[in-house]
Amino acid sequence: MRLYVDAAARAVALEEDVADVLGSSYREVSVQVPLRRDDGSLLVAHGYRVQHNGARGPYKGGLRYHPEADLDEVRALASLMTWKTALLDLPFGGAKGGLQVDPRQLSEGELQTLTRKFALSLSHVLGVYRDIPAPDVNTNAQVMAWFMDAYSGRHGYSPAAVTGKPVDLGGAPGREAATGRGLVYVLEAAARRWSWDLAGRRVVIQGFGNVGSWAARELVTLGARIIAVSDVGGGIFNDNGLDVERVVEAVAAGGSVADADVGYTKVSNEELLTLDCDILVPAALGGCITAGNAADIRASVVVEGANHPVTPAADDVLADRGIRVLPDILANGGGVTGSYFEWTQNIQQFQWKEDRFNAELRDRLDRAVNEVAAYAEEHACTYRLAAYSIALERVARAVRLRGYV
Ligand SMILES: NC(=O)C1=CN([C@@H]2O[C@H](COP(=O)(O)OP(=O)(O)OC[C@H]3O[C@@H](n4cnc5c(N)ncnc54)[C@H](O)[C@@H]3O)[C@@H](O)[C@H]2O)C=CC1
Ligand SMILES: O=C(O)CCC(=O)C(=O)O
Repeated sequence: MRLYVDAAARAVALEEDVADVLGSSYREVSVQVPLRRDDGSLLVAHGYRVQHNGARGPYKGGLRYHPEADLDEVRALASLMTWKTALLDLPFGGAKGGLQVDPRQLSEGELQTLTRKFALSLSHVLGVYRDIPAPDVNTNAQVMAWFMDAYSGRHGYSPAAVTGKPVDLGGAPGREAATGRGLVYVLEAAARRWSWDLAGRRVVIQGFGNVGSWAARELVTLGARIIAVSDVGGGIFNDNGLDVERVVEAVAAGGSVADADVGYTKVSNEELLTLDCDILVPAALGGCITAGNAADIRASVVVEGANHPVTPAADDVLADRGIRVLPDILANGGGVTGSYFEWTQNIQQFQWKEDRFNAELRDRLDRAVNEVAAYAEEHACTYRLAAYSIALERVARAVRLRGYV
């Protein structure tokens, strides 16, 4: 994804010395996390925390548990967080963590032990004003609670050291839904600028975890029709619209969306991406829209719930075809914005009610959309180039002011 940054660096005429600093990570930590499994066997998981740039504030970014979470992926995602926090004008830098494991193969006890060991192996580079993890793929509020508890055992009670926690432990009411709900706030703000009505729009969502499921629920409230969703187990399609709450229930019961057996047509993840629809929301993993399938995408708007779902080659194809893309650093920025609210409230030991949280979230995301849209109009460029350019200029200013170069 370096290509997106390079294009923005050219667009804003980024000075070479700053580009040199931003072209690599500040710190990359690689740890070994051995786990004695319930059956007596030994699992040796490898974990990473990459801190890309902290010029604008403490490092911030999620923790992903996935068998393919390697250093290259975590490094790219850490840099994405630097641009995302800058675009949203949050006082954070960018980081990401990954643990190379499939949590679905672990018992709850194993998951807790592994999480605690991972937290302790990274704790020397983390902290309320140093680096604050949050949930990402295959991690959730419970994992954050164990992580925070392990960290606190070593450093003293530190709820602000981790965000996305359960509400009972200082989590912000609204944070769990914030990425998916925020994605819809971003879409609404963009749609207003395009004089585009969302009611009745046909929506396809890949990934029905935290981001995809909350985006679906929020879109339904606007009168949009969710015609297909998928997860790692496959997808379901119904042109008249899915009953989203039923799908949510099927998944909450431990199944796949493909198990929501109410007469819907089964579709593969590949087929799902090219279904005829108005809005496509990739909300699973990166790299699903490539040069190989971009010409077949039939949506008129792609909203990037996932990080890096569209490869640069595919992005060019979508732009040439006039398909609008709301880029990840804008579209899924509701999550880290919600984390910012949680962090500030933990530091001050108070809590907003969820309606206040949502109103502030909408306000910040509206502002970011309007900045990106205005920049794109002024420079006749894509929203992605506009978003990266704004972010890059902000980070570059901070790098100079901090005296990094
Ligand atoms: N959770 C958050 O606050 C944020 C998440 N994101 C990004 O959103 C995306 C989704 O994250 P979450 O919803 O948190 O994760 P999650 O773990 O809650 O859900 C992931 C979903 O994707 C599905 N999935 C996994 N592999 C798949 C595949 N190969 N094909 C189709 N579906 C697949 C899973 O079955 C699940 O439904 C990721 O790219 C993540 O980095 C971005 C910003 C914040
Ligand atoms: O909430 C956060 O701090 C980070 C969320 C995240 O990892 C992301 O936006 O990709």
